Amino acid sequence: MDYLKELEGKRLHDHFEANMAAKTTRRRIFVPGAVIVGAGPSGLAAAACLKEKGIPSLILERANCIASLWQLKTYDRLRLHLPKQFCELILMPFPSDFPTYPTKQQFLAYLNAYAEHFDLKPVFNMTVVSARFDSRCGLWFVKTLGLKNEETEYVCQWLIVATGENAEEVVPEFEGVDEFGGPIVHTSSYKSGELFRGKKVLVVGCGNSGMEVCLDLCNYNASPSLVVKDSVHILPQEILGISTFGLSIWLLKWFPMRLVDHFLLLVSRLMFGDTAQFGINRPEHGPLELKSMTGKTPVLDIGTLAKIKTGHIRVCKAIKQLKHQAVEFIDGKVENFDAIIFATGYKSNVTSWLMETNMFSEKNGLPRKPFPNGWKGECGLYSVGLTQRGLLGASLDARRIAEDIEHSWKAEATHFMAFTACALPPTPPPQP
Ligand SMILES: Cc1cc2nc3c(=O)[nH]c(=O)nc-3n(C[C@H](O)[C@H](O)[C@H](O)COP(=O)(O)OP(=O)(O)OC[C@H]3O[C@@H](n4cnc5c(N)ncnc54)[C@H](O)[C@@H]3O)c2cc1C
Ligand SMILES: NC(=O)C1=CN([C@@H]2O[C@H](COP(=O)(O)OP(=O)(O)OC[C@H]3O[C@@H](n4cnc5c(N)ncnc54)[C@H](OP(=O)(O)O)[C@@H]3O)[C@@H](O)[C@H]2O)C=CC1
Ligand SMILES: O=C(O)C(=O)Cc1c[nH]c2ccccc12
Repeated sequence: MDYLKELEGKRLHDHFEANMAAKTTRRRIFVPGAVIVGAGPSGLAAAACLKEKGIPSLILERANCIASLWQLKTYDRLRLHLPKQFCELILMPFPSDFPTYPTKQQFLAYLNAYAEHFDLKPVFNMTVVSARFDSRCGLWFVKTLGLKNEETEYVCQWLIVATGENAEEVVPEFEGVDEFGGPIVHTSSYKSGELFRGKKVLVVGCGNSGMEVCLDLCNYNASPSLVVKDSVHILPQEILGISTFGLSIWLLKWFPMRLVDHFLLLVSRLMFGDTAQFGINRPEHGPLELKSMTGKTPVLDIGTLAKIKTGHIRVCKAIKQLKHQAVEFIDGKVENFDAIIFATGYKSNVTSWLMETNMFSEKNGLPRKPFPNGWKGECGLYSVGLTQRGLLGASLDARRIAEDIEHSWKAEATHFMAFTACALPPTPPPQP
C-alpha cells in the first residue's frame, strides 16, 4: 500500500517537474517574412526563391537533417526515376556530370549544395504541432516541440506548408499481425536485401517502392512475392531511349490526354505483353488520366517485370490474414513467409497540425484545389510540393509562392517607408 502511495506521489511529482520544465522553456519568436514547415526539396526550393527576392524565411524541420525522406527513409540502390532535367530544383541545375538518373547519394549531395548555395539554415529537431491564424492581428502562430518537448511559438505573416505527400507511413492492419512472428517492416526502413538473403519475403503493395524493393531482394538472392491488391499501370521507363515521362509531357502539348494514354498503353503492350497474364491487371483509366484524377503514380519499370516473367518474383492476390510465419490470401491460398515488407505508401500529415479547414482536404491532407492552383490558400497560407506532381511540381509552386509574397512584401516596404518618412522629424536645414 505504502509502495502504491509512494508511486502515486512520484508520478505527481514527475508530472509537476515536466510541466515546470515545459513552462520555463516556452518561447515566442517573431519571424520577419515566412515560416516554412519542412526542409525537404520543396521547403528548400521555397526558401531559395524567397531569398532570391530578398524576402527572409525560417525553415522548421522535425528531423535532424535536410531532405529527411531521402536521407533516412529510402533504400540504398534508389535512383531518381525521372530524368534529371525533371527533378532539379528551381534556380540551380544539377552538375553537368550527373547521369540521366542520379543516384540517391548524388541527389542528396545536390540538395546539400543547394542549401549551402542559398545559405539556408533550417531549425532542426523542431516538430510543428499546431498552426493557427489569428485574424485580430493578421498573423500565424506556429507551435513547435523540440527534442525535450520544449515549446516554442513562431509568429509570422506567411506560412508555407512543405511537409510533403510522404510525411507519414501508411501501414494497413491485418488480422493475425501479432501471430506472424517474423520481421514486418515498411519500405521506409528498408535499406537493402542483405538482411533477407535466402529468405521468403512478401512485399505488400505494387507502387514504385514495392516493385523496386522486389528487384533489390532478387539481387540479394531472396525470394520475393508481390501482393497486387487491385490493379496498376506498369510503363517502361524509356521508349526507344527516350524517357516515357519526357515523351508524355511533349505529346500532351499536342494531343489530348486520352490519346497519349492510348499510345503509352500500346507501347507498353508491345514491350511487355499483356501484364494481366502475370496477375497484374491494368486500371480502367489510362496511366496519365489516373495520375491526374487520383494522384496514383504509374510504375516506371526498371527491371522488375522481367523478374516476374522469369518467375523470380511471384504475384499474389490481396491478403486475408496473417498466421504464424504464413499468410492467407483472399483466394484461400496459404503460404509460408519469413518476413513481410509493407510497400503501402505514405500520407500527408497537414490536417493533424494545421488548424485551418479551407485549403486542405480532410480526406487526404492535400490542397482541395487541383493542380496548378493548389499552392495558394487564404491569409498568407501557401503549400509547396503537395500537388502530386513530384519535384517538378514543387519547383513550380515555389516560384509562384515567392512571386505572390513579393507583391505584398514590396507593398508593405513602400508603406513602411512612407510611414517612417511621415513619422520622422523633418531634416534640419543645412547650417551656413
Ligand atoms: C522513394 C521515393 C522516390 C521518389 N522519387 C522521385 C523522383 O524520382 N522524381 C520526383 O519528381 N519525385 C520523386 N518522389 C516524390 C517525392 O515526393 C519527392 O522526391 C520529394 O521528396 C518531395 O519533397 P517534399 O519536400 O515535398 O517532401 P519531403 O521530402 O517528404 O520533405 C518534407 C519534410 O517535412 C518534414 N516534416 C513533416 N512534418 C513535419 C512537421 N510537423 N514539422 C516539421 N517538419 C515536418 C519531414 O521531416 C521532411 O523532411 C519520390 C518519393 C519517394 C518516397
Ligand atoms: N525510383 C523512384 O524514383 C521511386 C519513386 N517512388 C515514388 O514515391 C512515392 C511513394 O511510392 P510508394 O511507396 O510505392 O507508394 P504508392 O502510394 O505509390 O503505392 C502504394 C501501393 O500499396 C498498395 N496498397 C495500399 N494498401 C494496401 C493493402 N492493404 N494491401 C495491398 N496493397 C496495398 C497501393 O494499392 P492501391 O493504390 O490499389 O491502394 C499501391 O499500389 C510515389 O510518388 C512513387 O512514384 C517510389 C519508389 C521509387
Ligand atoms: O510522384 C512521383 O513519384 C514522380 O516521380 C513524379 C511524377 C509526376 N507525374 C508522374 C507521372 C508518371 C510518373 C511519375 C510522375
